[in-house]
Amino acid sequence: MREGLGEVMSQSFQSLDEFRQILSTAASADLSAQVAASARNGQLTKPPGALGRLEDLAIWFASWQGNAKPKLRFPQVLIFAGNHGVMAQGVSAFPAEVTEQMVLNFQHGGAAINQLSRTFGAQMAVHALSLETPTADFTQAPAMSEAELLEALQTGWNAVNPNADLLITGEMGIGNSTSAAAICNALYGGEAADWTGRGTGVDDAGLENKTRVVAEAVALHGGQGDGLEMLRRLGGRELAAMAGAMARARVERIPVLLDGFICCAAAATLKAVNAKALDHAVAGHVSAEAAHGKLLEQLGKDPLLALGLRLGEGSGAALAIGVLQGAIACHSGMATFAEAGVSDG
Ligand SMILES: O=C(O)c1ccc[n+]([C@@H]2O[C@H](COP(=O)([O-])O)[C@@H](O)[C@H]2O)c1
Ligand SMILES: Cc1cc2nc[nH]c2cc1C
Repeated sequence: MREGLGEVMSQSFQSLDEFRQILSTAASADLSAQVAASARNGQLTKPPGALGRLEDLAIWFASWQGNAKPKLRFPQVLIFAGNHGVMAQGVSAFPAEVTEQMVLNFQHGGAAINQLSRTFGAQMAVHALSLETPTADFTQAPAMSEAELLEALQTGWNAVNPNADLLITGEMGIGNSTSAAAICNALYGGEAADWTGRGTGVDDAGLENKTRVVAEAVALHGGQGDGLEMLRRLGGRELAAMAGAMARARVERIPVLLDGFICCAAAATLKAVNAKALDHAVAGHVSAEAAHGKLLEQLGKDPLLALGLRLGEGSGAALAIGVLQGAIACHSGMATFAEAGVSDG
């Protein structure tokens, strides 16, 4: 059970090296709960494997909750917003002021993620990160200083409720699909065009320009450090806050549903620091952003949903809460063959 692990495990960090250290020493899932949940799954009143991926999903969730009959009571959705200096290069179909306008919309309950959070019983909060101070244009200089990266990581870390039993991180940041593409290209190589998509909907000329921007950024920053350094040079405050929140969840053993391309690019920087950093995370969906499927392959994650969403905000992951709720309800609520007096095969 998670009770009793609290104090030591929720330690904060004062430097980037301390963050790396905490990420690398985080405890893994509870193996005995995993074994017990697998055994229970084998006794439930259904043909073996008949609930398909729901079975693996429930066992994964049980292992991170440390409970062979887990419950999902308190999903938390955290939305982080940031502004991007790379907008000076004309990389989005929308103007930068939309980031702040959408923050107000989240606060007033008018965005898609407000409706989806309410529908699936999640508590939602929005954190705007220094919107008045965009990151630097990363075709010219690192997006953030070390102090700015540290502060954004801490904002994400501190936003997580340690009593939550599921975490989703969503984002809002006009220009951030360029940032995510640059991070992927820097981490995984290939051509800039392999990782650059249309984001909010740039036209063909816009896509060509965006691809040039990604190529220039990677030529300047690629190979200059580890995943966290790529997050500093090519990321944004909202990506860093998502990374901080996902790292906190890893340390607290809170399972995570990953959202779209930008969320997964932030997650990828953690995995580049430590191969086990995303063991607590399942891909909620594959978005319509061109490179998201390829990014999920790099992360070794098979998405639960493929609905053509390309919104961000945590929306695809929030929809996947419903699938997870179904998996857990079956796993924890079904009768065994012995209990129901049903003959097994
Ligand atoms: O989640 C995704 O896969 C996704 C794909 C395309 C766009 N978005 C959202 O659109 C914004 C980024 O698009 P852009 O064109 O401004 O870089 C940002 O606010 C994201 O939340 C999100
Ligand atoms: C309107 C709008 C809403 C969004 N939500 C997440 N990214 C977004 C981008 C735009 C442009």
